[in-house]
Amino acid sequence: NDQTEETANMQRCYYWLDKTSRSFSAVIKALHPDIRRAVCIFYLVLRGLDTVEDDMSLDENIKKDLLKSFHDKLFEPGWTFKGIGPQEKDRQLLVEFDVVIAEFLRLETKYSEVIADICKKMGAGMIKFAHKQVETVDHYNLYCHYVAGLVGIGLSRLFSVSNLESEMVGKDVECSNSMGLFLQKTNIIRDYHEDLVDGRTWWPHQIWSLYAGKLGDFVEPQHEAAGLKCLNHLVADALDLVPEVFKYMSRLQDQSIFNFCAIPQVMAIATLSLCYNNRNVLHRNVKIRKGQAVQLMMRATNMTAFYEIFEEHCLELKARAPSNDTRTHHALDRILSLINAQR
Ligand SMILES: O=C(O)CO[C@@H](C(=O)O)[C@@H](OCCCCCc1ccc2ccccc2c1)C(=O)NCCCCCc1ccc2ccccc2c1
Ligand SMILES: [Mg+2]
Ligand SMILES: [Mg+2]
Repeated sequence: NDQTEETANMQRCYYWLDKTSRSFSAVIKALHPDIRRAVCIFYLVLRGLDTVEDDMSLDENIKKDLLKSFHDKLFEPGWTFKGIGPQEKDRQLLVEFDVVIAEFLRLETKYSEVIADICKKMGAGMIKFAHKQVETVDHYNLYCHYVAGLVGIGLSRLFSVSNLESEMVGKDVECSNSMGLFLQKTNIIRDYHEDLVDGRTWWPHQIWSLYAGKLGDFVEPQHEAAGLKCLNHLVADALDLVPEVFKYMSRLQDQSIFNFCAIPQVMAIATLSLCYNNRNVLHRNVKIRKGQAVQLMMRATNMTAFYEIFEEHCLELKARAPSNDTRTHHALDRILSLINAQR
C-alpha cells in the first residue's frame, strides 16, 4: 500500500519491517491506515527486544539490564545499541533504533502506551526465562505468553482503541493470548533442530522427558520413533488452542484486520500439519511450499474459508494419526465438531 506520504523516518521503519519479517511485513503494510503505523512500530519495538533476548553472545547481566529497561529506551530520543553480536540477523535494527524511537514518539498516546506496556511486560518475562531450558508445561505456556501471547493482547488493545474493532476484542485476554500461543508453539515445534544447534531449546522437559533422556537424542536413528511421539504430543497440545482462535477470529469486523490475523493462523495450521509425525523435523528446518502459502493467503479472507482451511488440515491429520494417538484425535474431534456446529 502507498507509503509515499510518510516521513523519511517512517519509510525507514517500513524498510526494517521488510528486512526483519518475511511473514508479517506484507500483512502489516496492508492494514487500515489508522493502525498501520502503530502496528509496524509495535513490531519493530518487539523485534528489537527479541534481538536482545536471542543474542546468546551477550553478557548475561547486560542482557538482563537491557531486557528490563528496553521499554524506557522508547522515551530516549536518539538511543541506539551497538552491542549485539555480529552473528545476530537483526543487529542493525538496534544500531538504527533511534529511527524507531522517533516514530514511536509521534504515535497517538492511546497507541504508544499499549506498545510501551507490552514491551515492559515482555522484557520482564524474557528475563525469567533467560536460563537455558523450559521445565514444565505451565512454564512452556508462560514463556509463550510472554513472547507471543502478550503480542496478541497488545494487538487486540490497538484494534479496540482504534475503534476498528469492538471493545470485546481488546478485553478477551484469553483468546488474544491463544492467538499468539498458537503461532509461537508452531514455531517452537517446527524449529526443534535449528534451536538444538543454537543451544536453545523451548520444548518442555516435562513432555520430552517422557520419550528420551536428552532432548538431543531425537536426532539419532534409534530414538527417532520416540522423537516422533514427542513431536506429535506437542502438536496435539498446540491444537488445543484452536477453539479460542476460532472464537477470536469470529469477532473481527475490519477486513484488513481479519486478513492480518487470519494469514499467520492458516500458515500455522498448515505448518503443524506438515510437522505431525514428520521425521524431517528432527533433522532439518521444514517449511510449507511457497505455492501452498500463496494459496492459503489468497483464501483466508473470510470466516467460512477460514473454517474450511482448518477443516481440510484437520481431516488430513485425522487420516494420518494412528488410532492410539488419542491426544491428537481428541483435539481434532473437538475442532471438527466446532466447525460443524457453526454450519
Ligand atoms: O527472531 C525471530 O525471527 C523469531 O523470533 C521468535 C523467537 O525468538 O522466539 C519469536 O519472537 C517473539 C518475540 C517478539 C515478537 C515479535 C512480533 C511478532 C509478530 C508481530 C506482529 C504484529 C505486531 C507485532 C509483532 C511482534 C517470534 O517472532 N515468533 C513468531 C510468533 C510470534 C507471534 C506474535 C503474534 C501474536 C499474535 C498475533 C495476532 C494476530 C496477528 C499476528 C500476531 C502475532
Ligand atoms: Mg527471535
Ligand atoms: Mg526470542
